[in-house]
Amino acid sequence: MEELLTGLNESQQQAVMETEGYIRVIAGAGSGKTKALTHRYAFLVNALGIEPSNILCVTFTNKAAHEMRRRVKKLIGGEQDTGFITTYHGFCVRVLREDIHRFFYPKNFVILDVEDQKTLLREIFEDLGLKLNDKTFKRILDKIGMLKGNTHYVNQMITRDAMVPLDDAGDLDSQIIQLYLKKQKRVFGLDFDDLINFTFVLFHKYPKVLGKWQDRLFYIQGDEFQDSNEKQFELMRMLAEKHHNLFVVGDPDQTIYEWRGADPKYMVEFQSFFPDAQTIFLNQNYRSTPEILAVSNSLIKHNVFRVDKEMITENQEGLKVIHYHGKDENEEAKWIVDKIEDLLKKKQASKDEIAILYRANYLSRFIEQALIKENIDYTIFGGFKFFDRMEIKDAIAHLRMIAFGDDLSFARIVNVPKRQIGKKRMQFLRERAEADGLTLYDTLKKYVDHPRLQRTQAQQFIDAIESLRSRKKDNHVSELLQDALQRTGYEAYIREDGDQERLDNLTELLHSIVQYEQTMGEDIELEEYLQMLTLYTDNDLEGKSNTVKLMTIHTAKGLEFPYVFLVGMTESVLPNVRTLRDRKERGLEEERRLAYVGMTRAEKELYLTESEGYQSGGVKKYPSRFIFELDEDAYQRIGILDEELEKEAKEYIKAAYGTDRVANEQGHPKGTKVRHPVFGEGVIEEIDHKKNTYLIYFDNLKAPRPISRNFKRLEVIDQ
Ligand SMILES: Nc1ncnc2c1ncn2[C@@H]1O[C@H](COP(=O)(O)OP(=O)(O)OP(=O)(O)O)[C@@H](O)[C@H]1O
Repeated sequence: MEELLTGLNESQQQAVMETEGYIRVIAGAGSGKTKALTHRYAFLVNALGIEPSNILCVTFTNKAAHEMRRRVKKLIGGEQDTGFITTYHGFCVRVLREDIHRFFYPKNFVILDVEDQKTLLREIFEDLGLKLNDKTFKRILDKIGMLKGNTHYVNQMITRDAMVPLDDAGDLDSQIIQLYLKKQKRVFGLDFDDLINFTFVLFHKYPKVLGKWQDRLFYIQGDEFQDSNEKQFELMRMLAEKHHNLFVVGDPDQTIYEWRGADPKYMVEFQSFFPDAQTIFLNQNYRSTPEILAVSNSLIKHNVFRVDKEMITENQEGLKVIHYHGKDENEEAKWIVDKIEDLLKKKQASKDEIAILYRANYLSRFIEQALIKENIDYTIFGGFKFFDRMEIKDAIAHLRMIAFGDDLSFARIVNVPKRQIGKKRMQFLRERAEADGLTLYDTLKKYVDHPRLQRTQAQQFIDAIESLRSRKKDNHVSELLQDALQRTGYEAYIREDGDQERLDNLTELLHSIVQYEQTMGEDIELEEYLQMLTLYTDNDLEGKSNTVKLMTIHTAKGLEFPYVFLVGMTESVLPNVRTLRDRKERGLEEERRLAYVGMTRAEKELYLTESEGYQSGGVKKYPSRFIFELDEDAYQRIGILDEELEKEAKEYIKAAYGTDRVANEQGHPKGTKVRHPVFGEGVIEEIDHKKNTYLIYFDNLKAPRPISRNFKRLEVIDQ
């Protein structure tokens, strides 16, 4: 038992030894929450003699569950069964395997992933004589997701008889969804939403089944609890209702998945769900220098909806955090690369110890180009290199078609978007090209009226390419690309697909060409540009192990690196302008948490960088508001940010989604007595942060009224 506690600090020890009741551990960044969680599990087994089959420990990803099991086994011995260290879905599968027969499903039901869902939908579309493209697929999947947002539909699926449609007079989409549910039932397939929904319904319909699990699970632990959504929380709550031992660990300051349903309130307001709950704070950080912590703390303090905690560390002092401000993107990239070379040479750092983080994937482009130029090996974590991304390769293939008309580019884009030139017609073109000694494109031109090419859009494709070729001499490369993407319908095709990231990447490519044209100072030829580009596209780094890591902040969550560059810290990039527009104050707080997660990945040195210039839409670039929010004494600025620009930036920020407005919207706490000009006096009962409203009980009204938090004429009588 002793050995389970040695090496842990006092709060970690407390978290390990407090085994009874409802306990929430607010564990800050780098405070060793995984250590606390695994040691607690081992403590229950080794010191208290609890069987692992009586302990449920849930995580969000299979990877996290696997890592947790590995670490626990090291502490308790390999032969013990740790099957209840699992994901939410994994747990539901266990429950359903035992009792799903009550719903007339076999124990060995099938779990459907997205690919399986697509296969089922494709069959339905074929049966109905309809075409399934990516956009329709997404739309139907979204609608299915919406239907499965609650559990009503489950009743329809678990009857012994054939399914009775929910409503048979629906539109085409509803009919497709009904057919999908039927098919699902026929193959006894459950998707991820079903797993949790079926479990809920099972527990509600058969309290005995719930009771069985409640009896079994004496101790329940939840990791990364700040990312729980309503159903996950509810499941944990239900399971803990008998023994009342629920232990959750998380960091509300690291919630970055609110946009997909996570709600930090389950962590922040834990006490209101379980009034006897205890709270333990793990606020000693083992990862970062005091300088890095000071800067990160000074940022996250600006969030209102949080549990206040200040991280401390006993780690040795290090270098001051640096904010680099460049005059343009090239200067920013150059500075980063120079710094990296310094770290590699002067500090003998290895490339593996360096991470470059950014808010959105498209931002990798300017860094990648600078790294390639300086021959620094890098890897993109959890994604593709910029010039390897599908849409970028397609776009460049358009340019190559204009310049060279080569077969590779032709084959890549002739049927994207669909022009009815599929495998068979391509085969025909290949044979003819071989026989006539022509390129595929010239073959297409020659045989465009051939019966084999009828009912295709070959002529439109040729017209587009020819018209672009004729303008090649008089147009900039950037104009040619823009026209090409429009005339060939490629941009519309990507837009229709609805993948914002792909659109952002295309815009970034255009933006980079415009910049290249500007820096070259003279008109560059298309061929010249394409030649320059091969420098970036022919780069083969596969299989290299010691590389600088590039990734989005989302991907970096949970990881740590000695040297971290958080780049592209431009207002409207971080915080992201779309998030601010859609989710206002909540969105702003989530973006701030993202910046915080990024900063707290750093162990020894942290660099925040951004630069002047223009964004792709022609919008002037300003430093992120998060830079201005940092404690000025806590970092050092390199590069000159002139006063005028700073003033402009602050005005821009105010207008965009200003700090003033956010301050206003902090509004009044629950319980405040207010006077409304029409409804009279009342009390704020609830605050709905998502809808940005107060729920107010007015003395003169029977039912409560939602009133906007922005409503200026609400007068406070008493707090
Ligand atoms: N008591 C301790 N003494 C020394 N080192 C510790 C202690 N607890 C944790 N650590 C170390 O601190 C680092 C951070 O721990 P860990 O990754 O578990 O943090 P975390 O809370 O999950 O962080 P984050 O939420 O920011 O990802 C690890 O390198 C871990 O080994």
